Amino acid sequence: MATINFGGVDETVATREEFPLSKAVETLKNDTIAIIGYGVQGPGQALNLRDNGFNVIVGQRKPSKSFDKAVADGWEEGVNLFSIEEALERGTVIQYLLSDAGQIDLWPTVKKYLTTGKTLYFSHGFGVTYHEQTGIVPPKDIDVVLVAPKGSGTSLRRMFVEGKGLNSSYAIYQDATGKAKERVVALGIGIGSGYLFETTFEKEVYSDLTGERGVLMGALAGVMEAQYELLRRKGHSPSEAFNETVEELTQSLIRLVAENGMDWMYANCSTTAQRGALDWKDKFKAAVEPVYEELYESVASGNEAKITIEANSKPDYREKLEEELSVIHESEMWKTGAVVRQLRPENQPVKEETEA
Ligand SMILES: NC(=O)c1ccc[n+]([C@@H]2O[C@H](COP(=O)([O-])OP(=O)(O)OC[C@H]3O[C@@H](n4cnc5c(N)ncnc54)[C@H](O)[C@@H]3O)[C@@H](O)[C@H]2O)c1
Ligand SMILES: CC(C)(O)[C@@H](O)C(=O)O
Ligand SMILES: [Mg+2]
Ligand SMILES: [Mg+2]
Repeated sequence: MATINFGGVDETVATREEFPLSKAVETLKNDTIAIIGYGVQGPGQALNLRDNGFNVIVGQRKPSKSFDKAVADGWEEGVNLFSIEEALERGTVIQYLLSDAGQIDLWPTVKKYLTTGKTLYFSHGFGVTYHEQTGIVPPKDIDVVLVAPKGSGTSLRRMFVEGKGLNSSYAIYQDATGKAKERVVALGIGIGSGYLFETTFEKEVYSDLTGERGVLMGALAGVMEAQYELLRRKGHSPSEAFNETVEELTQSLIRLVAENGMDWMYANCSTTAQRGALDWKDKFKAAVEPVYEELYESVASGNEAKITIEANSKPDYREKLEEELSVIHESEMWKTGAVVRQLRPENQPVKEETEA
């Protein structure tokens, strides 16, 4: 583990330098890692672990789209792709990667296979932290750990293939074997994480639910809609409103933030933009602070968990989510976005130049 100073605060983190992949593979050389669920995180983590040289099997119910995807990704039924029960039986590390609501349904089955010394692994603190609502209470004689990639499973895989790594947090809820720390870090390195920072199950779920409801997804979509609709009401064209709200952010400014921080992005804009953005930043911050307080309270009280579990346990939850996403997809703003993306030069068909 390395001690690194983050903006004045020392943190103990795991990096690939002091915990190389060879050490991770050695740590888990006698284990069979069973990936239960092949939705979004399942494929990313399973494929990265497999390509990194670990013994991996997948457990996925059949028939299902996820099962077909597993086959398409090269997993072979009866070789390294099994029913959930069989994968649970064979696995010594159980990576429980069903949807958070799905984990509640399947818990009575999973519990039967958690024999002494096995490792139960989550990618979210949800099930264990909100155990009063989920009923997920692991037996005492197993290790219970978490590695939560800070991004989509799709990005986890894409970045791995590109030779990059998405950062993850890790936590230990129970250390029955005395080896949980080494094992969880090995798993975190194995799935292709960049660096790993330490957390607890509760802190992970509180920050994760806040982040995705906040700036990463909910606030992002809300602020974009508000600005786009304002510009349209004031008579600006869809092209102008979309470019000024989304395209410029994703194609230019956020890339500069990713490269070298917020002040670097500011420094690469006009002094006019810098003056105005510095003034308005604090107004926006003040406007959303009470919303953030309300959000965190709703997370910490278990209210967000209750809403999520209720909604996602309904038999038609997928259809309902798809309906809500299609409202966004069909809105003028995002239909404009589709055309704008098509018009990016790299998406234009290459035309043969004809001689005059
Ligand atoms: N989606 C992400 O990129 C992401 C990022 C970080 C953490 N996580 C966490 O990782 C875990 C997995 O999330 P996900 O988004 O990959 O899940 P998901 O919603 O994609 O579902 C995963 C699988 O669960 C199966 N499933 C759902 N309900 C089931 C049931 N009742 N019985 C059997 N199988 C069932 C589905 O077939 C699917 O293959 C969750 O704890 C989530 O919070 C997800
Ligand atoms: C990818 C996210 C938003 O970070 C994850 O937390 C999720 O729930 O999908
Ligand atoms: Mg999340
Ligand atoms: Mg997250």
